[in-house]
Amino acid sequence: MHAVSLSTSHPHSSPAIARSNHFGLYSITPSNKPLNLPFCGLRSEAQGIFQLKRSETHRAIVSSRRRAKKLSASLSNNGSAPTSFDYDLVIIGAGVGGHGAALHAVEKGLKTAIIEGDVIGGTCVNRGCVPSKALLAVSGRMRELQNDHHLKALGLQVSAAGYDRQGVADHANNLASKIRNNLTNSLKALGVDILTGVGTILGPQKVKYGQVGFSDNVVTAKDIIIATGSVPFVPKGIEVDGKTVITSDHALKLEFVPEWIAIVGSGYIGLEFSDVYTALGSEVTFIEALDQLMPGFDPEIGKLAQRVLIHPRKIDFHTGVFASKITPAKDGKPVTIEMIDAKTKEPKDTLEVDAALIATGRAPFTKGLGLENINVVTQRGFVPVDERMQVIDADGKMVPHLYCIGDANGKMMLAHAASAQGISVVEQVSGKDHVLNHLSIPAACFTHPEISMVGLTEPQARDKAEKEGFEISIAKASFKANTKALAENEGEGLAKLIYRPDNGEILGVHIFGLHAADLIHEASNAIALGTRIQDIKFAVHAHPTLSEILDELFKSAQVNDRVFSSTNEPVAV
Ligand SMILES: Cc1cc2nc3c(=O)[nH]c(=O)nc-3n(C[C@H](O)[C@H](O)[C@H](O)COP(=O)(O)OP(=O)(O)OC[C@H]3O[C@@H](n4cnc5c(N)ncnc54)[C@H](O)[C@@H]3O)c2cc1C
Ligand SMILES: NC(=O)c1ccc[n+]([C@@H]2O[C@H](COP(=O)([O-])OP(=O)(O)OC[C@H]3O[C@@H](n4cnc5c(N)ncnc54)[C@H](O)[C@@H]3O)[C@@H](O)[C@H]2O)c1
Repeated sequence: MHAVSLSTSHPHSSPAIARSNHFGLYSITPSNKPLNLPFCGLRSEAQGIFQLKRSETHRAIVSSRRRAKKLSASLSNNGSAPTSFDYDLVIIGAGVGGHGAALHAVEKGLKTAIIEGDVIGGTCVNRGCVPSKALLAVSGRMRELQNDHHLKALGLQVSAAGYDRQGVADHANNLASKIRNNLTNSLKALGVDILTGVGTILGPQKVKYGQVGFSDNVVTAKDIIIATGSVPFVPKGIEVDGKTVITSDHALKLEFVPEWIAIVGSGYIGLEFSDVYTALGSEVTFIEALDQLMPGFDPEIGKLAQRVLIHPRKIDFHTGVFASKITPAKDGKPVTIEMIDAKTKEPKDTLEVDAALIATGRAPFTKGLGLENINVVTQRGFVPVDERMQVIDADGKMVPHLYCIGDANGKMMLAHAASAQGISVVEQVSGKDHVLNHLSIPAACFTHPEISMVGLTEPQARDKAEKEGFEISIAKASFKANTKALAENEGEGLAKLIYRPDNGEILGVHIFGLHAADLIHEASNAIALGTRIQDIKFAVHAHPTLSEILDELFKSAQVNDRVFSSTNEPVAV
């Protein structure tokens, strides 16, 4: 027997309900899976296609909403799981992770609500990817207009380039507003309920939301996704005043362009802001705890990037040191930075600068989520999850119907990773098992030129090869040999492929050069789909394009001359 469930307040809400048809009727098709919604008063056990007039549907909505209200109000025992639900899916946090999950949930016919305690779009849209890329778009153009050598080579003459700080800041702010509106409108248009306030888990499948200490509304959901993201991490001893000692949250507003700024941390944020500040005329000093700059990147690519992005610019650096104490500028005194040796903890230098940007990583935002109500203990603030993003409790057991995606689980702090994890969870709660291959998720640093990567770095690949007993090979292609790059007078760049010569598996690809962030997707898609070098090397690329760099890379790889089966395992002939 098939159960049919109905919830018509959301036209896309249940897999059992087809879209509203031309005749103003809702057609209801049987589902194999009972949905257990509280709106299921009209649940029918019969099989076949059902049709219901709109007036009847309206009555059903009103009475089911009343029932839902009663149900929520009557929830007193937080520890026990409810047996019927207000929603199929409730997502806590409307950043890019939550948004991506909500959109996919609607596509899958799930009745979905998203709880947001601040503004829609989260870090990426309001304080991250979006405004930072607007600033980087300006820095890229400034850099080009200031590069006489480059312009002369193209036969161009431009009089001195300048900028209006407020105009640049407005560009970043306006872009964030535009994208935030787009995101909000897309949720509304698809019928996702936006519930305003801080979400707290009360018990299994139960969440309260509202202004803390004021209104508490309770909703129940068959499945819950935590997508509460992260905030800047500020190490002990550093005093952030938001004016002269700042995090990326403040820097993105571009309230001033300091003459000399120290950037603590040379990861993604540090590098991207060094690109912005130096293009706008600042001098930059990096303070990096590890022994080299850009420690997270493939070392060879990092070295080349350093030669282009650091050495020729007004940037100096201190590596192997911690910024142990930073005091904001006050009473005419500059910002003071005390540094200690990262290993010995002995005092090193003291710097006096106009401003300091703290770019030392991000901390998960999981406080107040009520994880203690479901026996979950965070690890350094991160919510522990398995490979399917299912939350793991303090006893190492999976918490049923609870998932955590995005920065809050710490697996990969990238916008598209958060969204991909959300989509993966929705696939699972819709009945299809799905495990996201994180090694196929690309990353990019949007400096000029850009750095991009997917999969393993060379040291990681060598380590894996040694443990698992296989060989690795490296292939490289230079931007200097690419017609399009040379036409743009942008020959500085390298693409690097790390692969298994025995079976053609792609282990990692790293690119430094013009539009590297766009170029990486051929490699990341190949890894995601399991495409091997012996196949992708026959793919055809338009000429003259930068994509021919990857063509060159795959063609220059030497995969052992053996016959491969359809599963790409070598077969005897
Ligand atoms: C300066 C900067 C630049 C970046 N650039 C890039 C880039 O170019 N590319 C890239 O891929 N990544 C970039 N990132 C990283 C990217 O922004 C994050 O990985 C991404 O935003 C994580 O998404 P999320 O949905 O997990 O969390 P978030 O975007 O942080 O969203 C979480 C949301 O949850 C809400 N929330 C938290 N707790 C609660 C609660 N209890 N109840 C209700 N709501 C709650 C928050 O208000 C927030 O809106 C950048 C980050 C920064 C800081
Ligand atoms: N283009 C992008 O995709 C992009 C851009 C910006 C941010 N992000 C994401 O945001 C997250 C945060 O970025 P981030 O640059 O802050 O972190 P990060 O982890 O990339 O780099 C932090 C750096 O700070 C150093 N550090 C830490 N503590 C220090 C101390 N006390 N003194 C000196 N150095 C110290 C670390 O060694 C590291 O090199 C990243 O995980 C990244 O994924 C992505």
